[in-house]
Amino acid sequence: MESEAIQEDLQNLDVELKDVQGQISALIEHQDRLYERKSELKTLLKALAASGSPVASSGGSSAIENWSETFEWDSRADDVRFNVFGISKYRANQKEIINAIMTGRDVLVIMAAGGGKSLCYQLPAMLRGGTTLVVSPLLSLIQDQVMGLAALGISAYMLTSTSGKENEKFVYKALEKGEDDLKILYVTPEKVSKSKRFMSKLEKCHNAGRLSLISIDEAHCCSQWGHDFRPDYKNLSILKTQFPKVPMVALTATATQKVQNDLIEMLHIPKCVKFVSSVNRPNLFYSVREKSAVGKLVVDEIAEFIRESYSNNESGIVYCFSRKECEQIAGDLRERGISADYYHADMDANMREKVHMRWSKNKLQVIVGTVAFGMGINKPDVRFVIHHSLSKSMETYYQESGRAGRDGLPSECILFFRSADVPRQSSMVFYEYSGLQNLYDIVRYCQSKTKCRRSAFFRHFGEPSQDCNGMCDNCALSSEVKEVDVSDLSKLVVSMVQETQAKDQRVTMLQLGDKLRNKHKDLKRRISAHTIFDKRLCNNGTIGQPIVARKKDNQNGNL
Ligand SMILES: Nc1ncnc2c1ncn2[C@@H]1O[C@H](COP(=O)(O)OP(=O)(O)OP(=O)(O)O)[C@@H](O)[C@H]1O
Repeated sequence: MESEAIQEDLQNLDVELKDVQGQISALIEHQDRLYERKSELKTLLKALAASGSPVASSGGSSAIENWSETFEWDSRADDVRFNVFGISKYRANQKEIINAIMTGRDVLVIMAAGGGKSLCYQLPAMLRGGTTLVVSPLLSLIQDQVMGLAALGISAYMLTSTSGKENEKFVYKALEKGEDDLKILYVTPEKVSKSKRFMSKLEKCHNAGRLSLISIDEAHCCSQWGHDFRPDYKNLSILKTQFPKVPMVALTATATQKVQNDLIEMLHIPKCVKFVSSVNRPNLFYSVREKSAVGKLVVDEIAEFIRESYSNNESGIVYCFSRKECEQIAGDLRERGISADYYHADMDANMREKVHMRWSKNKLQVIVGTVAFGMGINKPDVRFVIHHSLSKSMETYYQESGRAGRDGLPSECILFFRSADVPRQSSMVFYEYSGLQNLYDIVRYCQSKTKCRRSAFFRHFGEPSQDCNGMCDNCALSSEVKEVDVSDLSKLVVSMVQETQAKDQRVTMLQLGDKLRNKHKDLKRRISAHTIFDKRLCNNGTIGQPIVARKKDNQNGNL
């Protein structure tokens, strides 16, 4: 055989081997997904078998137990609700959750932001006597809660890394001796996992029959599948192991089925009653805007939106990808007459606190933050949340945008999307569990020009769809979508990528675009026929999106 022919054979074999390798990777990925699903179903089956009843879902308790019926503590509960908390009537699921806790059951609560989760454990804490332990992830959250409860005349304390000696002494004595009134004690998860002294005092409190309830706030932090995993939350299983008879309530605003299963397993509460409220936030208007490649134009658009829609200093948040971007955009907004300041993890705690306080007291209209501006934001009247860049997942976006409108009044969530932002995020999430899969979910959300934005959340959280009532851009504005066949162009791109790979070269999206244009003159002719495609290919490096023309250009929808 001639050497040329051998070379050719070798090359062909290489191509075939690469193809086989591709198929193997795809199969392994598929196998992983099947294993994952299998373990999800097994956990669910275990939980069902253990509770002996179907798991309660949207709006209620299990089929057998009726948590809405009359209980002996009803009138006492009504009295405390009204006279201590000043709340005239329960919101959806609150009464049922309180009843389940009062009967001594472990409970898992999934209730949207602003739904009223705190009352669900604070009211039983008042009714049950003894001390309720609350584990909460953030100092600021704990401080807010303790201050709020103190204002209501409830004896609430906290033990955190910042607690003074006197406070610590009081709490330990109250736990050990039970002489002083200690109704609700807030701690960070580190206290449980790292302080032997604290755990020994808690044990004494329990042995004296005074530990009446354990509440795990922001419980999604237990799960690596959740969006805010905290390693110390993993060790909270010790609470159920040491105090198996004390009821535990775990609360979170969001948890997919996978996260719920994980929580139940990690906190050792297989027989818990589950209350899952809808993720729907009917007062939020969701929209996605095309983000210009010119940074200045994006800020112009944001500033104009704020000026026109919220001229009375109504509060808002602008989320950015990086710290540098936060500082830049806060400055740009100020230049355009908007009262804005930045917030990110690189600032010292005092500075962050100052900015947060100014914003909370309406002395600053807009906080421009990274994801560090997250849990612990309790401001109820945030009227708009703007994402200058896309979030890393649907769950993160739901949480971040959900900081708008906790008071139930109409509010807006706008995401500025351009394909060029995707690679920035993908390099960040690459090593996270299902990181890329999660990212592509939100990219699909952004790219959709016709599907209801709200229904994307329902799908993501495995909930039946509900009416959007025109509260998203795709439902409110009729779009005319023109489908364009880009198969030939796609094939061209794939062959270019394969060629690059075969030669073991590295190219950026932008270089690939240039290469394509140079190599295939014909492509240019087609590209110029599709200007939008051209713009995306050149500026953003992504290909093949449908070209869309809006009939009506009212980006603010009907709010
Ligand atoms: N039944 C009720 N009626 C009126 N207001 C209520 C009721 N229950 C709770 N609230 C109020 O709703 C607001 C939000 O409650 P809470 O802070 O408990 O929400 P949450 O579910 O913990 O939200 P997040 O997940 O965002 O922290 C609070 O101001 C609270 O006082």
